[in-house]
Amino acid sequence: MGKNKLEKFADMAGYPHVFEYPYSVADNVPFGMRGNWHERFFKNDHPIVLELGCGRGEYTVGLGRMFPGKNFIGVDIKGARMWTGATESLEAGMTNVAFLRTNIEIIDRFFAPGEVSEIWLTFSDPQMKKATKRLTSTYFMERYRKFLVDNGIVHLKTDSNFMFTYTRYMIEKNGLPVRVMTEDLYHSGMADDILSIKTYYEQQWLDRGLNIKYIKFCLPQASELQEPDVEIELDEYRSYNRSKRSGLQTSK
Ligand SMILES: C[S@@+](CC[C@H](N)C(=O)[O-])C[C@H]1O[C@@H](n2cnc3c(N)ncnc32)[C@H](O)[C@@H]1O
Repeated sequence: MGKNKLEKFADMAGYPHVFEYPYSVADNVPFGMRGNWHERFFKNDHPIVLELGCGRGEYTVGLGRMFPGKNFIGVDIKGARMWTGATESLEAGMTNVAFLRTNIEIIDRFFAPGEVSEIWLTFSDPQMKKATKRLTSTYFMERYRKFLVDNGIVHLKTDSNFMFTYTRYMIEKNGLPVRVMTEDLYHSGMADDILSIKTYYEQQWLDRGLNIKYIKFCLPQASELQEPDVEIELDEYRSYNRSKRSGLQTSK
């Protein structure tokens, strides 16, 4: 039988590559790894890549396996989900993978300017009601710029037409350079080993017959970012009034 939530929390508390700093803790305890991830934790100078809203961490662990010359950190507030990737990477002896349990709203407290090279956003909640909660809004882009290298890469993989369309408007409004874009990844011929890693949520959306969309763009430091003022058709398969919960059965 699988472990229950409390057992998973107990495991996580003892894992050397898991850092747990939700709001309540982060306010009171200084985070010593900020600006020191390379030297103190990874013990190399390889690029650092974040997966924000990593859930079980399929991208963090999958990319970690594919790219031993890069470091990966999965970030999410839900510890019981993160446990899956944290346990897998620990048991596999991976030294280029870590997990940070915190609220993404305060993500800039954990990384120093220029410390991160790339960000993956995997099946982020579209937050159709409130742009300031949406992980591709200018509100979050401003936060990411505080620690991302100039022209750092942002990847968005999503089922959500709303999230994809919104992100395109945000990119267009701010003239951000787009490197790759597809509205139907698995019928585009672009689904290489990296883009074919499938997350827990992704698999469920695929089972429901949805197309997976993908955008890769750069985030320059210089210009002032402006929030797009557009109306976007809502995803009909999600409940607008309960947009925190998608139509999917949620896992803990
Ligand atoms: C829809 S799930 C996707 C999980 C995983 N990437 C996947 O594709 O299976 C979104 C995840 O983002 C996390 N999340 C959303 N907003 C967050 C925030 N502001 N801070 C921390 N985690 C957040 C949730 O806890 C959840 O695990």
